[in-house]
Order: sequence, then C-alpha cells, then structure tokens
Amino acid sequence: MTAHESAPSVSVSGLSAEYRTRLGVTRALDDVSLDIAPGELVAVVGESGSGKTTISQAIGRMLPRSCRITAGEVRVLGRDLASLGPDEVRRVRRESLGFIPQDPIASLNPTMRIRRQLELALAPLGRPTDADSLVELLRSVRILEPERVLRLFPHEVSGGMAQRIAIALTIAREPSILIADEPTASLDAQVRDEILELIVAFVRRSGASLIWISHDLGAVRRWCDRVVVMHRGAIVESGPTARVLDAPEAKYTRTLVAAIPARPRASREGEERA
Ligand SMILES: Nc1ncnc2c1ncn2[C@@H]1O[C@H](COP(=O)(O)OP(=O)(O)OP(=O)(O)O)[C@@H](O)[C@H]1O
Repeated sequence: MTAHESAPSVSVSGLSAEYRTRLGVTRALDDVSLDIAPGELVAVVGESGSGKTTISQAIGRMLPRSCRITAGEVRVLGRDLASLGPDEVRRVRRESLGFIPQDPIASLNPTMRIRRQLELALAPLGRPTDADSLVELLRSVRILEPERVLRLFPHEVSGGMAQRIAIALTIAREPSILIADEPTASLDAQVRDEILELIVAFVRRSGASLIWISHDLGAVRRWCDRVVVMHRGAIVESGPTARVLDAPEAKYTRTLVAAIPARPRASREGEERA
C-alpha cells in the first residue's frame, strides 16, 4: 500500500523503560523499535506484562511517574516528544492522538448527563453542540435512540453504548494516530465486532494510523495489516498479519498462537444489532 511508504506517523527507536517502585526496578521495555505508517492498522500482542501498555503510554507521553525512559526516543509526526515542553506535548496529544479507553464507563464523568459531557468535550474544538449536531454525532457511531441517550447518566448506559460515546468523542477530534488499548476487553462478545468495525471504519476513512493492543488474535487477523509481538518488554516478531499468525518465526509467537485460540470469524458481519 503506498500510504505505508510515506514518513512514519509514529517512530519508536531503541526505547527502553523501567518502573521503579518500593519493590524494586522492573524493566518494562527493552530496546523497542517500531515505525507505524499513516493509514496502517497495527496490532500489538503479547501476554500480560509484556510491555504493550507501556509502549502505548510512551507514544502518548503518558507514562506514570514511576516509569522512566532509560534509552531511545519516540517521534510522533516527526517530532521528538522528549524535546517538547508540557504545553506542546498537550497540544500534540490534543491535536494528533486519540485514545480509546479499556473501560469506557470509567472514562465518563459519573455525575453528568451524556449531553453535557459531549458539549464540554466538543465546544473547545469549535464543534457544534446544538441538539441536532449531538444527535447526528451519536447516530454516526450507530447509537439508536440518540435523543434518549443524551439525557442519560453514564451508569444508565451499557458498556457498549459508553464505548460508542467514547469513540464518538475521540473521532470528533480527527486524530491522525489512534491508540486503542484493548478497547473491547470490558464488553460482551456480541458488541465487540461492532465496536471494532466503528474504529476500523474511522481509520480507513480518515487515513489515521491505528495502534491496537489486543489479546484477541481472531479480531487481529480480521482487521490488522501488521502484528507486533512483544515478550518481556521486547519485540520478538513483527510482520504482515497473516504471515505472523499462520507462519510465526519466533518460538514465542508460536506458543502465543497455539495458546490463544482464534475466535470464529463473525458470521454476522455488517448486520446491525441493538
Ligand atoms: N505502574 C507500574 N508499576 C510497576 N511496574 C509496572 C507498572 N505498570 C507495569 N509494570 C510492569 O511493567 C511490565 C510491563 O507492563 P505492561 O502493563 O506494559 O504490560 P502489558 O503487556 O500491557 O500487560 P497487560 O496485558 O496485563 O496490560 C510488567 O512487568 C509490569 O508488571
């Protein structure tokens, strides 16, 4: 794909990082290098503790205080994040990066109706916040009865609905890089495919890059161009999805593929469910 030959939107080179806690030092990333092209859908897979969340937080320069980068650099749209001041980092985050949360209900303010949250998030972006525009926004993420949903509090919506709202808020900013850390982990199997379809549709439409952290190799096979396999903080294998999953080269990838059975392909692709 020609888009993938252009300058990377994310470039991680030789990145090492460690957590320092009272219990000691944990090496979380070990010399990780990774380029992601505009429009590319990249899955980062690996067992728990392999460094997936740490790498995604490093890309957004959102690492917890206890985590220190000990070597390497992260470039986002050509800019070295470490060389930027806090205001500029916030600007890159706001203008170029979108995060889709793992727990969408927790990402919403429990004390505010959905409508108010949308208004507060969209107004600073100069986006319209009148009732018709908000209804249209919710329809774009396939929320049925949007007028009713606008009046609800977060505890009154399902996890799938909350994730649609989170996606609507994220894609309204039209980020060029979307980071999704297990965006369907807290959802019922039934709504997972719909949520992933929404994310992928946005990426395809906008030409954004997607970094998708996932344990779901069946879904990764279905949607992603490339798979990056992490183990103990290092990348052990990276390549086109079908090649990595069907003919893994690294011993660890073979174990991973054998241990996590792929989900059956969704039989109801395209079918809209409530
Ligand atoms: N806040 C923290 N304090 C101390 N160590 C941490 C912290 N967060 C992560 N680690 C350690 O860093 C390493 C990488 O963790 P990370 O969360 O990046 O892995 P992961 O692949 O995202 O795991 P999971 O799939 O469970 O989310 C692990 O050894 C983990 O125990």
